[in-house]
Amino acid sequence: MTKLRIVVSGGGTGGHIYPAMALIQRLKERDLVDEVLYVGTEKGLESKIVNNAGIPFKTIEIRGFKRKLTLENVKVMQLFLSSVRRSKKIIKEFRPDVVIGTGGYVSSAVVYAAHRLHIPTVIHEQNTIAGITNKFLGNFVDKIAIAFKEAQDQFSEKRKIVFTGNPRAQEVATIEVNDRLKDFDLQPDTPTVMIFGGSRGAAPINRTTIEALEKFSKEDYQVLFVTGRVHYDDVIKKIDNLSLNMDNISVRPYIDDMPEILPDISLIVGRSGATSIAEITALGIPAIFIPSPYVTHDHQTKNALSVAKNGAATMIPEADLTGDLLYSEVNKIMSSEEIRNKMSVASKDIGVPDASDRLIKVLTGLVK
Ligand SMILES: CC(=O)N[C@H]1[C@@H](OP(=O)(O)OP(=O)(O)OC[C@H]2O[C@@H](n3ccc(=O)[nH]c3=O)[C@H](O)[C@@H]2O)O[C@H](CO)[C@@H](O)[C@@H]1O
Repeated sequence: MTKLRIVVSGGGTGGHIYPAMALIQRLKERDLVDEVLYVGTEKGLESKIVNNAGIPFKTIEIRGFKRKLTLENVKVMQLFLSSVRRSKKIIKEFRPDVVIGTGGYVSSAVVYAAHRLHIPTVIHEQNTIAGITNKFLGNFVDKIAIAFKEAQDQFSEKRKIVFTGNPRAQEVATIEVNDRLKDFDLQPDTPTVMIFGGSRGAAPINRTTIEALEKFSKEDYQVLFVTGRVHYDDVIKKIDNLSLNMDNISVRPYIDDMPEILPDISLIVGRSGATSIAEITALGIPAIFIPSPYVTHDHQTKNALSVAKNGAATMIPEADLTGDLLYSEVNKIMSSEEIRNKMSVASKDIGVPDASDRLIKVLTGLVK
């Protein structure tokens, strides 16, 4: 197979960036890359993640449109047009065989510019409900890769759609279990619940977890509580005031190497971001989802329902969330290995552990 020159763009939150990184990693593992260039924004999370991984990174300046009609959108439109010009320049210099966007507004300019330059283009939509960027780009690109069957309804040109799953699924599925719990001051062989609110943390999940901590501290399972970087100091202060025995509880701001710790986790409690779901189902980890009500078209509820409908997860609407409910839902699953096993089988059933290879097939299929 010929080696690809590929431009990748996706940004804003981990949910758009990690799938792009997983795809790049798999292309490299299979020796299918001639050269790769990631285009993102300086301010987005991607600038840290991509630079840390040592992948060539170029930036454009762009902002998201406001949903309401405001004057600010005029400025956003100007920035979009100038970032399309800058993207065209970057693309002409790099001469990619194919360009892929994984969502977030930065990818709108990059993928649109590639389309205008007649370079094959692909978007990857992680969610059940497409983001505004991918809805726009769906009209121009050659292929639309989706990770939930439900996303088909979101695009008018059905012939472009290919179900691939989310590359992050393949990344996590290939990691061996390797006793990472010790690094979090937890016992390696004790069942462990991980609680986290997506890549940026979620204040309502943190608040109710703190409320439930006293009860968790008396259980024979462990809790790994990941707060999100911006919430960490505040959470630690509140927990210190409780003076609990924290032997079976570990609190961290963020996990940098999530794929390595996931195989050691018996239950996940968290948001139903699409990339988390791909990881969880690739490994068959039982989950309790608390969808974020603050996202476009309530897409996290739809994501969660898609997993919950076959018994792989349960769901707590954020409006119902209390410390007591959180504790009792976790306890129900953690006190029964049988329930966990059933959920695990149902979860694996919908996982797509070869998602990167499926997406690579789409990319290589477009290159002459
Ligand atoms: C608030 C918001 O707009 N959320 C959206 C965002 O989610 P967001 O980026 O929060 O969520 P996802 O669940 O999709 O992905 C989170 C990613 O961050 C990783 N992670 C998380 C915490 C941590 O400590 N360490 C770590 O590495 C997870 O393993 C996962 O790879 O993009 C997703 C698209 O994919 C959407 O479905 C979400 O609705």
